[in-house]
Amino acid sequence: MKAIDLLIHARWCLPMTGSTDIFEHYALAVHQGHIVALLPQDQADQQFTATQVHRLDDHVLMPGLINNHGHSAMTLFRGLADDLPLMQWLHEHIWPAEQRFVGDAFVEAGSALAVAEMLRGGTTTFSDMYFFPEATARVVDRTGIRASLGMVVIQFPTNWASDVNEYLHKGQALHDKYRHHPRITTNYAPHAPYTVDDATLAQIMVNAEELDVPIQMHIHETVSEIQTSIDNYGKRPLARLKELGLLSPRLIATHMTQLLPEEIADCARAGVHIAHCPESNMKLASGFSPIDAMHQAGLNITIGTDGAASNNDLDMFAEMRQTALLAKAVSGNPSAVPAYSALEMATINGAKALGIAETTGSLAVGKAADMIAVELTDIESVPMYDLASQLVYATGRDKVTDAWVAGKHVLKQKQLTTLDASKILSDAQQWAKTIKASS
Ligand SMILES: CSC[C@H]1O[C@@H](n2cnc3c(O)ncnc32)[C@H](O)[C@@H]1O
Ligand SMILES: [Zn+2]
Repeated sequence: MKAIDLLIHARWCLPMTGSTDIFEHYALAVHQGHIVALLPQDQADQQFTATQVHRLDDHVLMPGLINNHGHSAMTLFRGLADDLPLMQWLHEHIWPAEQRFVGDAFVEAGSALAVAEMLRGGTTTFSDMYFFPEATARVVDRTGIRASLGMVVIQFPTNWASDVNEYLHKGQALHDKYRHHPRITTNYAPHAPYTVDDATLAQIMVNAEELDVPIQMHIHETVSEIQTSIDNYGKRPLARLKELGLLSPRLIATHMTQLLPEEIADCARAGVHIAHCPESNMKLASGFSPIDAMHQAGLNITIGTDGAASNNDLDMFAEMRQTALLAKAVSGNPSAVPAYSALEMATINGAKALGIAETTGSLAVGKAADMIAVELTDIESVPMYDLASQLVYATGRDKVTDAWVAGKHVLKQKQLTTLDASKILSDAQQWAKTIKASS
């Protein structure tokens, strides 16, 4: 018998390792934060003796979800400015509010609120793009979640940095500080083609190659973005990015609602990843992303919530369902994005885009034990003919009961183990009071 840290017996196991196979009455063995075996329960009991054993007789055990685009601290702006188009929302409400309130303490409180919401909803990894990423990093470090943190660049002064050099310098410092961290990686995060100039984008590409990190950017989010680019540069943003050499497997193009067939082909040829944010795109009326066409072209589609100020939650189960439904509605093809594909987009595809697929995104032996348990025997979950269908079309985040990141039990029977929920709530209420008083 081999001594291990953790053995989880699950009614169902959905490893997301390539085939749609579902394992019934299997057990997952974890040692020193890594998955060491996935095998029938009777065999597991014969082979392993575990310090901790969990029985999930009503649950599916599956990889934790990967939220591939967001602005975690913006949870503190949830509901501050609704029902507006992107540019009016940014210029008249969000950027002024950021100028007033965003600093280290704001980002720490907002990130903690976001991490609490994400873990409760089954997200175990998130990709972030926001100011004061050191504050988010501290929250990630102490709460046990996994994250890829953006080295942001936006070509106007903010409370975080005054010019491109300072943004790049602070980004590099973040990367240097966390490059050996077991759960924190970094990415370059130039805000958008309309807020970053050519020379800076070219520099970011050079730096990204040197540091071997991804680049995430809001791209082709709205019709007006395309028109502004044509007015200022005489070309569409993607044509500009192509000339600058940014179309590559490093790029995670976020939103992508306005696309010509040749742009989809260009991105597919270049190996660009897509971060699809269906709820944010709908709420800001930015447009519909042609997900079926991109999926069929072979692009790696991932899913993100965007910030809670434009969503207004961080619910990856909702985003998976919206992804599958919208793809059908937009393409007129009911076979577009079947349930299993939506699950891939929210798990392994996200890990591939972030360059961490060797660590997370599926329940494969050797990977970190990043996983969630979802209860599937209650009124809303029966009968069950198809596990993937059930998870995408009929399950909400309220069914997530447990989450582990690198084997650490960060959500235990719906209770957060590494965050103080009452402090998070009182900090958020305090910030809301301050923000409300000066609006
Ligand atoms: C450079 S930090 C991120 C920056 O982006 C703003 N933002 C949030 N959501 C969106 C969106 O959908 N499109 C463009 N910009 C967005 C956020 O408020 C920060 O200023
Ligand atoms: Zn965004």
